[in-house]
Amino acid sequence: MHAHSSLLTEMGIDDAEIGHRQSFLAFDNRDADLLKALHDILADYQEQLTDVFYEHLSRFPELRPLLGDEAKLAHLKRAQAAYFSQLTEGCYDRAYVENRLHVGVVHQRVGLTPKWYMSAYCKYLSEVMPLVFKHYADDPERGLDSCRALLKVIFFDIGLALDTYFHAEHKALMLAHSYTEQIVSNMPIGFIVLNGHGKIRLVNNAVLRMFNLVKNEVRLDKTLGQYLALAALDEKIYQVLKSKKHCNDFEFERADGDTNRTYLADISLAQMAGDTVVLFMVQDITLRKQSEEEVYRLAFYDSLTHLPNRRLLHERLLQSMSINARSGKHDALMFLDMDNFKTINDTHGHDVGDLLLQEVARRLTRNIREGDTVVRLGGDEFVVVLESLSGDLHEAAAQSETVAEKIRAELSQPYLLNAIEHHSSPSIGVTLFRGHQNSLDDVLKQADLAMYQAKADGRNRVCFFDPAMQAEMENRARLEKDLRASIKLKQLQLYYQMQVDDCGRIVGAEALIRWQHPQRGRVPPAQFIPLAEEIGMILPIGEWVLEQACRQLRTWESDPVMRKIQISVNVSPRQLSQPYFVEQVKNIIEDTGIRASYLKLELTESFILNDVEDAIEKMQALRAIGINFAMDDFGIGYSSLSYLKRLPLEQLKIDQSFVRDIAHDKNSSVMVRTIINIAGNFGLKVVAEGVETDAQLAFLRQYGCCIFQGYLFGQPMPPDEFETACYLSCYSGQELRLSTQDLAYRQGLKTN
Ligand SMILES: Nc1nc2c(ncn2[C@@H]2O[C@H](COP(=O)(O)O[C@H]3[C@@H](O)[C@H](n4cnc5c(=O)[nH]c(N)nc54)O[C@@H]3COP(=O)(O)O)[C@@H](O)[C@H]2O)c(=O)[nH]1
Repeated sequence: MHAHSSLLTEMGIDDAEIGHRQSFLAFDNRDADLLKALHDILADYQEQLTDVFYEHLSRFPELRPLLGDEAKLAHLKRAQAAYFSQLTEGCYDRAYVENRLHVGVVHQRVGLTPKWYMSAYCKYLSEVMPLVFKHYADDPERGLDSCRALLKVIFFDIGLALDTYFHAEHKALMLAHSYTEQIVSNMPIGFIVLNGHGKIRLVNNAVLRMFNLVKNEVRLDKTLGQYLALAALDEKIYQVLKSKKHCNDFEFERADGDTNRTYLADISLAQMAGDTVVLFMVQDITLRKQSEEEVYRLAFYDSLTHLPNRRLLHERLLQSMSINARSGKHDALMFLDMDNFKTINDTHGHDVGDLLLQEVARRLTRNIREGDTVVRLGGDEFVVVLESLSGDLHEAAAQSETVAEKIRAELSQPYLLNAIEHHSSPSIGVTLFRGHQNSLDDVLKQADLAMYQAKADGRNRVCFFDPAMQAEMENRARLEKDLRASIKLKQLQLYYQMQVDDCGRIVGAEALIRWQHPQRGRVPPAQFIPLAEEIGMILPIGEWVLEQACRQLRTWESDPVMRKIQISVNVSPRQLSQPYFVEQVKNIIEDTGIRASYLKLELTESFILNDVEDAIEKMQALRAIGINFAMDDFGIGYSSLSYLKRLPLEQLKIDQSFVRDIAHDKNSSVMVRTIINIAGNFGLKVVAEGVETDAQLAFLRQYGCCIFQGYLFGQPMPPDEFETACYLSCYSGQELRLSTQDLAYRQGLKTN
């Protein structure tokens, strides 16, 4: 009941309104009395009336489902009989009205429409009226008045029923409206409705937030462009209105304080109450744009220098190749590498190295024209692409050389990095290209090759690509491939070059690698060892050499002559700088079971200088198990007496370049004498390598050198030949000058 009271309130029906309605119908107490009188008369017919009424309803197929099964029909009939009965109860107060409204609400809910109401009342009247007239046959006046009273109450009911329907419909509409309004106002996307002239009719909250507008200030007589001070918006809206074409990708920007924000709009047309309206939906895509830009930046730019990266270079090169294919002009690609960049990283740390790279990027960018491109490939490698040079090859070469020289000079100026003055320079390789004559990779490779040439020519220079250079690099690539396969294919051999003492006795041997290739023949170590160093192959090769030498020592251990021989093995700087080097050597010694004191490792000064402390630590660890060390090529590096004192060395090796010139170059002879003196002062043995003549030998002997290595005694030779030489030396007891006959003699000893 309470719900219907609130319905009464909602519909504005109070006692006064009930009174009004009844007085409009001229319904008075006499009518109520007449109806009361009818109530008794009709009481006997109620059941019959209800049956007739439902029989009538059941003829309409659309109503049949509402009548339900027998039980439901019986319930409906009882309710209907009560309803009809109330019509003539004579009390039409607030309770009556509430009851009618309740019936109306139920009917509206089950889907009974007002037309059904009309027919129901009509049926009722057409059944009741004859009964009334029949009853008042002798008082037709009273019969007519009774019918009038019945009509009045029925119209009163109809009015209430219709109002219930209207109210429910209105409420539903209002609900839908507020629902839509709430959705529109609160949707996260900006929604604007404009009329056919582009004037604002509605904006939602998202729009207000998006453009910092205040709701009251949005006047409906302006266009969106006027509001947002963006004429382009009105132009676009006008275009859509004119073309009637939906636009779903209109992007525009608007300043918001110091930042520019980006928006994406969807503009479409709709018809509303016969008018064309513009539906303008808009989103702030600034963050999306920023993340897209960030993704693009990460993908195409280098994070340290903010220069384009390799990927973007590829795109730009493809573009410029297409452009210069049409224009006939040349472009140049420069490949730059900072000389000795590793040194700055090693000496001052990576942070300072990074500062250098950033400064290089700045200097490069300063020195090119708009339209040219500077790229950081990675590490200390940069690329510069110069576009639209002359169509004439020579002129283009001259133009690019000028720029390259300018860049070289600029990058060679001192750098101030964290208050550290640093000097560096670039090596620059340049190649010219036009159209698609060469592939992109070729162009890059050519410039790279030219850059390597610039390095090989002494660094800090500009070098142009030359096809001969390419041939050389291709050879190198093939050599690299073959070298990588050499261990597996058992193409490497270890030769031994004797070291003899003052009395001509063989006291040791230097193990020297030989590469016998089926097609290339004997490849000299000077050709492949530097390559192996560069490509890291020196690590497996070095390990192989150590293993071979140790196995050889093990074999010789059981031979009374050979067991006295100490083997020197060259160890490359890269090998020694591996953290696992000590472990590796120890393992090999353990596996082969050799006497460690018969293994001597020859190191070069450059290795020691790389990291003196690390070198000392490793050498001491190996010295502790008996391994000896010799300093190779002594005198040609940065020989420093201070570290010489700290290294656990056994021997210094005088470089063959000094020995070679000993007899006729004063500096060399002074150098040799100095090294011998230093060795004496430090308690080190000294060996002279590259001894080829008696004069050299005599000189060395004169100044106190007592171990020699060189062709004068013997070339590097395979193990069996070396064994022969050792036997000869041992049995003849003579100074060694091995000849082919000597070797044949040894061979004879073996066969006899
Ligand atoms: N890391 C490794 N380096 C190695 C290994 N084997 C060799 N090498 C290095 O390769 C360079 C060239 O070596 P090679 O062609 O074997 O030359 C050596 C001798 O044959 C040569 N020599 C010796 N005596 C004379 C002579 O009287 N005259 C003359 N012209 N040359 C002579 O000197 C080279 C030995 O030099 P060094 O090692 O400095 O004692 C060379 O740098 C080798 O070191 C290896 O296994 N690992």
